[in-house]
Amino acid sequence: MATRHNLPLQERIPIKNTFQRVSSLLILTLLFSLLLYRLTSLHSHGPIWLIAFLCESWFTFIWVLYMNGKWNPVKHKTYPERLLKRSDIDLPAVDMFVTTADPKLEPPIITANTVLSLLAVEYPAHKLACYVSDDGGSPITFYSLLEASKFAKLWVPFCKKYNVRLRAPFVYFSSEPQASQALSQEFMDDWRHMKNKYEEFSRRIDDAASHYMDDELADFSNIERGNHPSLIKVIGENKQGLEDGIPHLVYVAREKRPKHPHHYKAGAMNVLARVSGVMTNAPFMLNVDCDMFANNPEVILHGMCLLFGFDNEASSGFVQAPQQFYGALKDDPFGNQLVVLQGITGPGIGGIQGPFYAGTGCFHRRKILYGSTPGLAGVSKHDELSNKEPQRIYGDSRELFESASQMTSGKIRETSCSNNLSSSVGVAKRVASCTYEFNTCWGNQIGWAYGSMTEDVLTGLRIHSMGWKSVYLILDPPAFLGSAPTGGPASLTQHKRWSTGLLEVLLSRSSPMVATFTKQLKFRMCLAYLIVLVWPLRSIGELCYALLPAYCLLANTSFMPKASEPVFVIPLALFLISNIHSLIEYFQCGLSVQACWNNQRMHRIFAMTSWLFGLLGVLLKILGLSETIFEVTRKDQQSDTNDTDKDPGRFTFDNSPMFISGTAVLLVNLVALAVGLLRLYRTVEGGPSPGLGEFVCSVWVVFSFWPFVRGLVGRGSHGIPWPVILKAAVLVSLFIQFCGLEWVH
Ligand SMILES: O=c1ccn([C@@H]2O[C@H](COP(=O)(O)OP(=O)(O)O[C@H]3O[C@H](CO)[C@@H](O)[C@H](O)[C@H]3O)[C@@H](O)[C@H]2O)c(=O)[nH]1
Ligand SMILES: [Mn+2]
Repeated sequence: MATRHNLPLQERIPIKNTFQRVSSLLILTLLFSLLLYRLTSLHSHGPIWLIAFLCESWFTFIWVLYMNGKWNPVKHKTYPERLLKRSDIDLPAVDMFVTTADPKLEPPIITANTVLSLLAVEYPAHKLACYVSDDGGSPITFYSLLEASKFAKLWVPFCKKYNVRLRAPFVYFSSEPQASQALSQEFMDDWRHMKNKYEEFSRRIDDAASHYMDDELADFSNIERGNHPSLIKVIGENKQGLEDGIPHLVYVAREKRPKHPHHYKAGAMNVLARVSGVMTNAPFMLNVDCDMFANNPEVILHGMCLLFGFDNEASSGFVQAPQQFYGALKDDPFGNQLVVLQGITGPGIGGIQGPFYAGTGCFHRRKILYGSTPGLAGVSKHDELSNKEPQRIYGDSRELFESASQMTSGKIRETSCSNNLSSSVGVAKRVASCTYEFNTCWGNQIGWAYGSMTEDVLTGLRIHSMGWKSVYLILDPPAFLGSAPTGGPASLTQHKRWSTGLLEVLLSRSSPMVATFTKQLKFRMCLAYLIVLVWPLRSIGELCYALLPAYCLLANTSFMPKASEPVFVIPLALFLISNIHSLIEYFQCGLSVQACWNNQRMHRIFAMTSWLFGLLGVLLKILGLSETIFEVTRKDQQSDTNDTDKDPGRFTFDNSPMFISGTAVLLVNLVALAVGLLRLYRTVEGGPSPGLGEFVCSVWVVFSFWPFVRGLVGRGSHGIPWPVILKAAVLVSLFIQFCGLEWVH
């Protein structure tokens, strides 16, 4: 029995979902009835019914994937106060990684705030080190971190003295202090002082361009973004190993050469793993994107509860916090806040083998990234790795493979960071060079995996395939908060990159379909992965189904049963019940009807634009015609967008070809509806002419593309550019030709 000092650090709580299960079974039954009806009446209808049947079979398959994913939701409650009382657990060291890539799209002040929030977390400072990877090799980013390191000397003690809850200063100072605190004169004086200091600090970063030529920045002069040696700078060092000091802060810009592939974020993460490996070598790593600040100061303690809270460490290979967003637009107009996906499907997958790795807000065990498989003593390694020379695995830095061997053999468990970072800068530069990985296992069997734009999903999948589980860390207040892209182009580009990456995973050697038979990936987990991995393929089904009603209205035929037939009730019930079902999920997550609708329509829009282009991108890559690239998402500080844009939730457009397909789908349905309505006045009896079903479906598509309807009449960035409309119109006229438009029989 647990003694008072040995109380469990976490509690697994199954979430009741009987209602969910019943209604999803009901929907499944309706889907099967529809399929049965199609099959039995296929002979009396043309190819249109066959297409409808194929689409609906596909939708049924997707539904089964979701049902599997949501069937056994669980959550974990964590008890950090118990962790602090445990005498048998010495808090381990944690290396914290931040990645940034482009000072224009990712303003350095945002990265600096994320870093400050991490330096100020509630955790012994001598056990923490923060490494920032700058793929932009930008002097302004570096300068901002220098300034952040100075500012941290004021900010960290202030946060700890007053137990500040929001430790990213830009959020903290965006509101006035709480009334209870405002009563204290001392606090108010400190607060004002701090606020002034923060304002000075951010002004200095704004003016940074003029500081280019400072001594400290000399190394950056003449730097070309994609062509420079590795730059590693120890910005802040906790030399005395003070528990209440400021954690180490290290700037890393890996070597970049135009001819060497750098593997985008995965490459950056591997460099961080190696650089930290030769500097502090903490057994745990926390990684966040540059915009994802620590919003809950106890986040590392909570994470540790899950890393140490199970009898067997195989139960928590990694600990992932959901991606949540600050200053998120009301009702999620761009459908990218992922609330329901993470709030309902996330805990569901948590009940199978654990959440996917989402690339940010995740605690990793270093040894797993070095290839350790779950074993009792944690000594076993990947079969393919166990008989390789360490140089062939980790590369030829003796310092690195010694530190890695110690890690994988479980011999040491570092509990505090080394105090002499500066002496290892030389070695660190070497392991950050672009040739270091040649003939090693980096990116393949060890480290962050190469070969996908969603390196996170691929890397997590490999970890699950090794037999590790993962745990979802859901905290209130949320563990981390980041910025969700706003505007049409940025949102669609992000989804295009994701769907490209997900298809790359599906088609890779590590595909879950293979791993479930050859490795330790559970079959139900394979199905769970498919929920996201088939996104790009879903574009085909969605596109066909959105064109079916238009085709029928134009070609004067039907793909739905007539409203007068009794079977009409099947699609009708499906339509109603599935919408109510998802509405209830949105309510359960505390969202509104409007948010539900916004997400539904964005789902249609993503499918027929981003996912479609993701699919095309991968096809072109397979054909060897082009490479997939990582397009970084623009991050804005909310206050900026509010000033310039009165209606930030309104969809914006640019000349991206992705808008052509979306516009074409909309135009086709608009034309089809017009034709269908006109024809109503000239109806000829008999024949399979379109009916209520086709009209409703077509109207539904138009509503789903409402942002595009507004785009047709909007101006500036709110309007769809003419070239896009013209190209879409060409596609539409081809489609109308194909339908063999019939006015009257
Ligand atoms: O060459 C690159 C490209 C990107 N990044 C960093 O990768 C992170 C994610 O990029 P972002 O543009 O914000 O993409 P998102 O779509 O918002 O990111 C999600 O999806 C990515 C995979 O596509 C994951 O890597 C991220 O962790 C996850 O938050 C950022 O910190 C970038 O600085 C690099 O370090 N090097
Ligand atoms: Mn991001």
